[in-house]
Amino acid sequence: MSKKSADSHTPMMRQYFGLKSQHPNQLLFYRMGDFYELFYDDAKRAAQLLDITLTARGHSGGLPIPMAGIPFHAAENYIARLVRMGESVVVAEQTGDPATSKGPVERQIARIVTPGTISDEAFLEEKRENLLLSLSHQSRKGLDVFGFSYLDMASGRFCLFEVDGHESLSSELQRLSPREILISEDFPARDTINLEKGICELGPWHFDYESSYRQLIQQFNTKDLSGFGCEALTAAIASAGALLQYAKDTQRSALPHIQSITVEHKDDSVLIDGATRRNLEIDINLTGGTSNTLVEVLDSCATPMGSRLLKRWLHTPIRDLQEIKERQTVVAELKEKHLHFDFEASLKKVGDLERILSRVALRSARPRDLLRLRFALEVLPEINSLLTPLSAQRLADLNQRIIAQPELTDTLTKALVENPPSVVRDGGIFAKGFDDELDELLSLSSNATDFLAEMERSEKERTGISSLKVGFNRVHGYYIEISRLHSEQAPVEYIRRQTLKNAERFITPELKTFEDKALSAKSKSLAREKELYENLLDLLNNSLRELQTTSQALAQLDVLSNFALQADKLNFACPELHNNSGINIIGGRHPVVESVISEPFVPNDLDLHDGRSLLMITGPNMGGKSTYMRQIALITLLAHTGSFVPAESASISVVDRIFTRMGSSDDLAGGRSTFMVEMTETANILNNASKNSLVLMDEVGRGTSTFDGLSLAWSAVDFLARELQCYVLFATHYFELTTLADQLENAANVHLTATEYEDEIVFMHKVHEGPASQSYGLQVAQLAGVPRNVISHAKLKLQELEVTTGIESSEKAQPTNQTKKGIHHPIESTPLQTDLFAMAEQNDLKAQISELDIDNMTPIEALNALHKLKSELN
Ligand SMILES: Nc1ncnc2c1ncn2[C@@H]1O[C@H](COP(=O)(O)OP(=O)(O)OP(=O)(O)O)[C@@H](O)[C@H]1O
Repeated sequence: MSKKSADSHTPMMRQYFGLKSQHPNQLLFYRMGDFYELFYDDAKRAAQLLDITLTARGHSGGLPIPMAGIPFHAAENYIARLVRMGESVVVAEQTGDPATSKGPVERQIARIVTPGTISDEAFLEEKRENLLLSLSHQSRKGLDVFGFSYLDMASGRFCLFEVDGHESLSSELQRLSPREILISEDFPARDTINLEKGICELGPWHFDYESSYRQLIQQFNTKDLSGFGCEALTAAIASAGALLQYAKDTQRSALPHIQSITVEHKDDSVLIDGATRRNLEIDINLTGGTSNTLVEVLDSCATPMGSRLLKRWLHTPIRDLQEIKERQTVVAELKEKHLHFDFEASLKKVGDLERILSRVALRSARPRDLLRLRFALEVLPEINSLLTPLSAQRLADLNQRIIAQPELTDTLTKALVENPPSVVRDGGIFAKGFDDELDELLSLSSNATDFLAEMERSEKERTGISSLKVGFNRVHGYYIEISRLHSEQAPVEYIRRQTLKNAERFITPELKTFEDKALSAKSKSLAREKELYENLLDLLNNSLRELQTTSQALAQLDVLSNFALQADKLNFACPELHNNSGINIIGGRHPVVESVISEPFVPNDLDLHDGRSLLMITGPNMGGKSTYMRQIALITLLAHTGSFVPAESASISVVDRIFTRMGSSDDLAGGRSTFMVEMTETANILNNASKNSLVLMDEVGRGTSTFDGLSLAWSAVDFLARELQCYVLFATHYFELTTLADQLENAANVHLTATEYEDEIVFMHKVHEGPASQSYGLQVAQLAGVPRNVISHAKLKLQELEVTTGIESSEKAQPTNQTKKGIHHPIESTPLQTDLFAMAEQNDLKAQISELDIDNMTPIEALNALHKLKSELN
């Protein structure tokens, strides 16, 4: 603001502008007595977002000041709503004394609340991690390298990694689903970030490598970063420094709970791209909700931190056989001994230890957090003794990391009252007997009446004056009152304080001492409670590292125990994972479909190996093709988390990636049509799949004309089977593609069946070898309620098409009996294909048939016309 324009504003508004200029992009809550007020654009935005009244507060600089106000006691609620909408809020409190201030009361920024840095329970979703992500970019050898670092403020989990290319950037963004993203103003891939709110652009210098490196070693108190294995990740380090500084700025404190940084190695996990993550409906369904997802079916964790870890595991399946084996051994033992019930009961008492500890570290823990911490600590010995006799090595390791804290538990038990208040400010936190000084202060204020009555009795007795009274008056404080008649008998140590018409009032040294104590007892007791509370936080922070280790181990135990519970409840089996080739599943089921349908789920097998790595799946609409493919992907994914799987048995080769190309969706915002999305996803698969990838493709090519679509599907299958040789399940309604199985050594046909019973179609949902013989498209349309006359018309059209094209429709396509040939140009060499592609040349025949006026033809004319057409065919 220029000097001239600054001068035109009131002193208060000048103060406001001073604070606002430090936080131009955040909503400034400016404390005015019992209200927080927002001005100018902030007021307009808040009024719109919160549906509160936009008004004006006087004038400044010659113009009315737009203003929206919020009562201070309701502020938390409003802030929580704004943060959920992706807004950031800065709170400026009055720090000066209004009575003594000349000009506006002094105000300072007291806190900054941003979507990615919150730790307060009221703002957080219990079962979702709240991540702050920082992104940086480097060009290396012509490649776009993206540095990622992310922090869960509410747990202190801090990770970094790097990826190449925009596809991986987008996939990782989808996996992490951060609440807030920090980027440099010159970040080149801003458009790839699909987050409407919560993107914070910082000056490029925040991402400077050298200063970021210094930030990190300062945080971890180390000489360098070699111990964390991230020295080479220069882009990620640059992003991590920016993140750490931002996090510190918002908390306005150190971050002692961030004790280390973990490098995520992409080679350690099964990669899942964004589209696949969506299609598999891991925790979000295709319509954006959370119902009917894998997480909804599988999450019965006893603690919120377990639920969050489970989500992480499902989003990051691992490839380390040893680790998978160790997890499986735990699940097996807990399931076999039915111990998951015991662990569930104990863990329920632990609650969200992870988040409580972070608030302890940030010194924002509330008294009730400490009570819950006490409950959590109390249950640790019980968990230790449940674990001790068990044999799985991982359980022994976890047991060692779950460190009971008898002294801390004892201190908390002695310290806290049974039902502490929600905030420290009002006191009433500490139990009687914990601190003598506090007890005395509290008894002084609460026992004043007893003390005064006792003094009155004893003074009466001592002086023999029956009219003596001990009382209190706001102006003069405590006094001993003696009627005028007896006032001369007052002892010498009585000091006259006030003379009334009928009485004299005195004070004694003893009463003065009491007065001093009683009057300040309340504020002193509050100050003492605050001091004791801070001491308690110090004490807990001294053990922070051990407590964090404990909470991490408990979260793991919770997830593994949950796996055992699900395996037991949902009849899952332990899969065998290996590094040989092949995926073999007996009696596999779709865990989510199984849980929602009322009729029994039909289990299906799968047999994929080197000589049979690609399956063409055909069958009627609604037959169960998608369900079958998805269940294979989910079983494979679950197997890589250490969970048991919904199958009778499964033997699964470790895969490096899972790809899916399923369903159809526009990306209108991104300017891509359904077909464009389909082809982009197909291109991603064909460019990135390896021999160890699992690829699911559903009806590729259907988004365009039959010829184009079929040609594309055809050559994609050919490429997948011949060049990539990965595990492929390819569902299609193009029956022409089933002939590929005869030509490709490693491809086979399977189909799902249906039968017609009394004019009704019945889906068997059973997978059989060979291609389907019928598609039942019209029957399914009828089932869906397409009007009868439309169906009858369609039947006529179908017959007409069969006649005009000279090929049988897929309604009753027959399997071919060609032998495998390994032909390199399948389109040219396949009879059915040739027939279809020849259709174009026969279009004139079709036109001739359409022109025939059958209703007005004699049978002889019709026969002649047919004869003519037939001769043209030859
Ligand atoms: N194995 C099964 N056991 C029981 N019900 C099943 C099974 N598989 C599928 N279903 C039921 O059939 C419905 C349709 O299945 P799905 O969507 O997999 O068919 P589809 O063959 O992919 O159909 P379309 O070709 O029209 O996409 C499912 O929603 C489910 O209710």
